[in-house]
Amino acid sequence: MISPRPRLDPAVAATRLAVRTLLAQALADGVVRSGDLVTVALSGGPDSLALAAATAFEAPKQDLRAGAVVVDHALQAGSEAVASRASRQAAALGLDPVTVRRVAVGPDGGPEGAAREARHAAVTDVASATGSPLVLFGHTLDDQAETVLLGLLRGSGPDALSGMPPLARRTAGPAYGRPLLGLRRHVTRQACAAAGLVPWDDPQNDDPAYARVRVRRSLLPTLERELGPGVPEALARTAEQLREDAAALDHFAEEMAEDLAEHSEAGISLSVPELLANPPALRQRLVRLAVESEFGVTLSRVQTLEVCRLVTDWSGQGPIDLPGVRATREGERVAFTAAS
Ligand SMILES: Nc1ncnc2c1ncn2[C@@H]1O[C@H](COP(=O)(O)OP(=O)(O)OP(=O)(O)O)[C@@H](O)[C@H]1O
Repeated sequence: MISPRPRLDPAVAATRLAVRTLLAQALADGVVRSGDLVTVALSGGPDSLALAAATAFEAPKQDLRAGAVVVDHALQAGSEAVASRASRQAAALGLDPVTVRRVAVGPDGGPEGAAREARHAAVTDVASATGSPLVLFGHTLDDQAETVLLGLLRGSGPDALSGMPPLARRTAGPAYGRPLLGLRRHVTRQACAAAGLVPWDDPQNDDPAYARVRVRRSLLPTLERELGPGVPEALARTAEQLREDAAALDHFAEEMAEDLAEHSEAGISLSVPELLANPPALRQRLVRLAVESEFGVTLSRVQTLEVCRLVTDWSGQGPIDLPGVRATREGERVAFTAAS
């Protein structure tokens, strides 16, 4: 007698489907090709551990290889043991190669920001060294909702409120994929439990010194209690809509910049009448784009608006000194030159 096939745990099925969908998308977009290595960024936490298990299962089905990178930030006692445990779990899942990279975290941007920067540099480095064109991260819908809510509360613009894209090519290094953005965090925990995987619980994820932890532990649950369920999903939908709109505006600005901008030995300049003829959202993007493409400097909103006043509120005012760049009104153009 043939015994019935055991039913696949719904959380395991959901994580596998999410990874399958993203890998198919990456193949269709030419981000990866048959035989390529996909690298999971593994912290050992429930999200990336569930991601590692699902990727180990799904990648070979799409003729891809799966490896992992574990970053040891060396910020907490015992971090080495945490990293080596995660790497053993990855190897046991069949991921190959598995690399542990220890990093030195710099002082910039607070411990959270500095750790993230060092982590991304290490992950990119390992992926490049192993020829992997795609790195997968375990961010979930809850992470997306927290990012959007924090952005709203800080008065951020559409770029920050767009949250994290599921698949992003980058100007240099591997593309970043986030297959689990449509799943709630409890699903990854359940997927680990069903697969017999014991995740590591990062004590920093419970430290109320971090604004993100307060949003996770207190603000979002309060909003759901007061307003009803579905708040994280609603925030994630907002991010998706903003991402579409912001991508369209970026696209138009890039196309227009080619006609509007004039390059000279001293730098780059933009036509005032053309800037005036465009709505503020495009005008500001054109200014930011010109400065970023020419000098590699990203202007804040305040700085961008200050430059835009040379266009909209011109009364003979002097040049504006920005970090590394000077903006000057010259007749019917705004010129950007390197700061002396
Ligand atoms: N030390 C690390 N090494 C490699 N990748 C990491 C590390 N820390 C985080 N990541 C990656 O970045 C993603 C988001 O990081 P975040 O700090 O939000 O996750 P976490 O809570 O530490 O762990 P997880 O998301 O795996 O449960 C992780 O899902 C993982 O893919």
